[in-house]
Amino acid sequence: MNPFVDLPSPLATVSPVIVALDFHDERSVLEFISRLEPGSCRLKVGKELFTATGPHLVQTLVARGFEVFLDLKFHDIPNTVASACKVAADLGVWMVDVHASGGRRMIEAAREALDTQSARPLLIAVTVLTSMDASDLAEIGLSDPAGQVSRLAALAQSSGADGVVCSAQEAPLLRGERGPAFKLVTPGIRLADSAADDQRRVMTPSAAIAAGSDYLVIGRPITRADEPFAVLQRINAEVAQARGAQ
Ligand SMILES: O=C(O)c1cc(=O)[nH]c(=O)n1[C@@H]1O[C@H](COP(=O)(O)O)[C@@H](O)[C@H]1O
Repeated sequence: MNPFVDLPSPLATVSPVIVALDFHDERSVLEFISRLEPGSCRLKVGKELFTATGPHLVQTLVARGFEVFLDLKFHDIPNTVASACKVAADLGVWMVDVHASGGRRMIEAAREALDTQSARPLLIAVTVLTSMDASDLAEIGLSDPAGQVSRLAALAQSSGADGVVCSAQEAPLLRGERGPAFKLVTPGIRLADSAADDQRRVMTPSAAIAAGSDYLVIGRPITRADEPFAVLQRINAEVAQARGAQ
């Protein structure tokens, strides 16, 4: 039995916010999470933190009751990605991701490897990075973001992914095309008054929920705020209100 996928979605009871722990040392993370309740958000460990601290910290976060998205965006030959996903699942994480552009056989191999696990993490495929706009895509020979996101999401779903990472701007399109159960994980979330930084396809938390996002990945607007926990609280209140209005 798969505790993450077969049980009722925790979305009804906990925040859709996934805080991106883009720190480079364990001390900052432990300090940060010491002020967090697992119900107030999920946590994302990405390339910076994982490279600096390794799997031990991931296990610590899991042991403290947090649902952890291990965001290493695997993109390699099918055998390598499948093996990496299996090792990630052994850490007890809630979600892992691969690049959808790795193709059908890579995503299928990842899903098959995860299906052998007693507690299978959600498998999410990254479509087009939220830091990219139409001009970035044109330079690598691709057309508009929405069209590319739509194609990659269809490929991801038919290859066994549980959902995709996309911008909230594409959420209404994908919700219509991929149905209600397909998870839409949306970074590029910015408060009305926060800087876009390197993000290009952005949206506010409440607009993202209204657009159909399941999970909001938020890093700097929370972690670099003067009062991160007040900002998280404000976002949680805002998204609860947006959900209530749906
Ligand atoms: O896979 C991701 O999480 C991801 C995909 C994407 O398209 N865009 C994106 O920003 N992310 C991640 O989401 C986080 C966004 O952080 P902030 O821009 O600081 O809110 C970072 O950790 C990124 O690595």
